[in-house]
Amino acid sequence: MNSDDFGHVHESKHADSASQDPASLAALGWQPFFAEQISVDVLSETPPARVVAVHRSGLQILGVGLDETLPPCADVTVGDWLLLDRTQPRSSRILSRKTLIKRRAPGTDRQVQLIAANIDTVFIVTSCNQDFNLARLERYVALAFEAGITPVMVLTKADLVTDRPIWIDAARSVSDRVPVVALDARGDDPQAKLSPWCQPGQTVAFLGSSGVGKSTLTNALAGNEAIATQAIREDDAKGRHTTTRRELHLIPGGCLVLDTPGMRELQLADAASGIAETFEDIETLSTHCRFGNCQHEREPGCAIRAAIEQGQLEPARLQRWRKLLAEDRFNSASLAERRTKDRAFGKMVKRVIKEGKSRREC
Ligand SMILES: Nc1nc2c(ncn2[C@@H]2O[C@H](COP(=O)(O)OP(=O)(O)OP(=O)(O)O)[C@@H](O)[C@H]2O)c(=O)[nH]1
Ligand SMILES: [Zn+2]
Repeated sequence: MNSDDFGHVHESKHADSASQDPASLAALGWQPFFAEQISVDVLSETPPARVVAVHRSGLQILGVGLDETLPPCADVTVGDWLLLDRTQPRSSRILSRKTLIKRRAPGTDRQVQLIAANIDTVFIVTSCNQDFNLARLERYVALAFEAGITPVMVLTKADLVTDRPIWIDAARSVSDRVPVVALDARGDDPQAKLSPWCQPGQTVAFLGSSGVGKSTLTNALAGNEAIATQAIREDDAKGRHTTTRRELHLIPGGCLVLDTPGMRELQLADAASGIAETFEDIETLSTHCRFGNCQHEREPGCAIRAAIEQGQLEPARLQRWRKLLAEDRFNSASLAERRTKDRAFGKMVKRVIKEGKSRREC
């Protein structure tokens, strides 16, 4: 069991906030990216609503004058925008996502699960202590790039160290495209230092291990009104009580903070371009290798080995790049296998139906 199963659950603020400001889709994160997908007619017939919580029992949606619960649907995740079909809610259209985080479910069938949609910024949180781990930071940055989300590295507990610049430099070595912020999560630092990414209507999420200060940061953004108060308990399929917290907290006058446990156990799959973006230095070097299929082992004219010899590239970073690529390939390959199997199964089902041997209703 991890702390998500029975831990405190963040009380939802969204209902209150929406009733304070029912007119503002923008406050819920509506952006031109979504508006461009629909015409004005469609907008009045099927009003947009954001999925602000996903529970086993249903999806909670908020819009202008809308605060409803829809039946659960596997294709919809927290953060999604729906065009609500009032007569047939199940037929509500899901707007194209600006960003999407997905993962492969633990277990043997390893299906893809949607974790969260339409996050603008992910704060990759670690602390200036033994939690700090370059491989993990690189993986999270790759994941953010792959999902289309702006990553920002946040180093908490900076008040407890005297060598702050060293920690910052280490984090910067992950990617020069990712801002690094070092702070004390408990005081006024978060509001001041994270404000560029936490403007009203922006959706943010915190990613990081237990104890690094994610809740402290969330509460600081909310003006230290403790968001964590009330537990929501539901029965899972086996009748056990579990808590679910896949929610967007609307911070009054501020951004939306996503809180979901699924962000914890993220593995990379189908993330080749995110890895390439994160390891842009290595990718660029590799284009200068003499052989197009250089493995960067002992081939002559290898630009990566040359960079290592000249002290321009850390051998450990090359190792981590290889490891992440291997993880991604492993997971992506099994995904591809699964898709092939699914297609074969789909064809078989169609054939059976066509032959009139089986009739099923969806
Ligand atoms: N000195 C100091 N303490 C901090 C800082 N950030 C967090 N803490 C403390 O570290 C502990 C853990 O912080 P949390 O915010 O609960 O960590 P979390 O990441 O939400 O942990 P989980 O809920 O287990 O995922 C608390 O006692 C915080 O007060 C910081 O920047 N400086
Ligand atoms: Zn090479």
